[in-house]
Amino acid sequence: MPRELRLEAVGRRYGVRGPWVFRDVHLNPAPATLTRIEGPNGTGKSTLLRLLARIDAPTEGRVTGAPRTAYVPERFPAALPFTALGYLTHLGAVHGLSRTAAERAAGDWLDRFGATAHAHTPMSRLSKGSSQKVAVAQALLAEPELLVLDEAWTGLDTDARAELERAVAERTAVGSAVVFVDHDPRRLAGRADAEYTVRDGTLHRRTAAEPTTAPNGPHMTIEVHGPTAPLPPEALRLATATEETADRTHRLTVPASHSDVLLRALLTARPPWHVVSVRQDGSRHR
Ligand SMILES: Nc1ncnc2c1ncn2[C@@H]1O[C@H](COP(=O)(O)OP(=O)(O)OP(=O)(O)O)[C@@H](O)[C@H]1O
Repeated sequence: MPRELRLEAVGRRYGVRGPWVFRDVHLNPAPATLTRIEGPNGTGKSTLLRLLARIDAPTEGRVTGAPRTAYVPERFPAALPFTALGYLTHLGAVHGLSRTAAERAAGDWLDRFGATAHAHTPMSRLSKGSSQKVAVAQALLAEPELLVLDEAWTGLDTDARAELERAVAERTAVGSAVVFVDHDPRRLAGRADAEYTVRDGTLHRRTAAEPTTAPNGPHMTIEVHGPTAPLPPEALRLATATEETADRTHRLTVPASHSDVLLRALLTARPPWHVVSVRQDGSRHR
């Protein structure tokens, strides 16, 4: 069986006569890519991630491929009869590490997430934030080929959030596929290779013409003058509208939450773009 995971014409509903959460979903998270899934509350993002992690099965359609998969669920079961280190060491051993190697890897991940002080705390007594660090560490410890993150940043402190972003970049750099859901549109903004929205009972690939953020939020209009090169692809992906107003001068519209990332993409492009003006347009509604 190929290792790459593929969802083909997948549908899921709960109960024989329950409403379909979604149908006709096709998704193939390619190796070395980052995929973002977004969508309004209750549209089926967590359901889709559970299918990707293969801890749930579709009602119709096919799921093929068997990558080594790790999953951070939206709610991590905290009341496990282990200490944090004991739990991670146990999981490391389950993933085939020797006990010594598992304990070392577990300690390293706790250290990276700033949770070493809680290594010997029973899981049931960990704070929500520390428990989330263990949830994330258990997934990364597995060195998965497919990493599935359901709101994994929620509850983490600033340093741990940044560390998780780094860990995601490391996974894709070594060839893993990473799929994530996060309520914050700034999370890994501009870094996803593919973005999808679950809505109207199916999965839509997001195009550059659709915003990733709340469509009614404030937008910025950024005017830029460029070298001869076309707009950087990252800028095209983030902008909800672009217009060439003069030779090599473009007016870009972007959700305010993404403007920093867009500006960075333009200023760090090679050769860099000249930012002529930045203007907030709070009245823009799509
Ligand atoms: N185990 C279950 N049994 C019955 N219905 C379920 C179950 N899990 C999810 N649902 C229903 O399926 C739909 C999609 O839920 P899901 O949690 O996948 O959405 P979501 O987009 O992740 O939501 P949120 O953004 O609020 O986390 C909802 O109507 C939910 O009530």
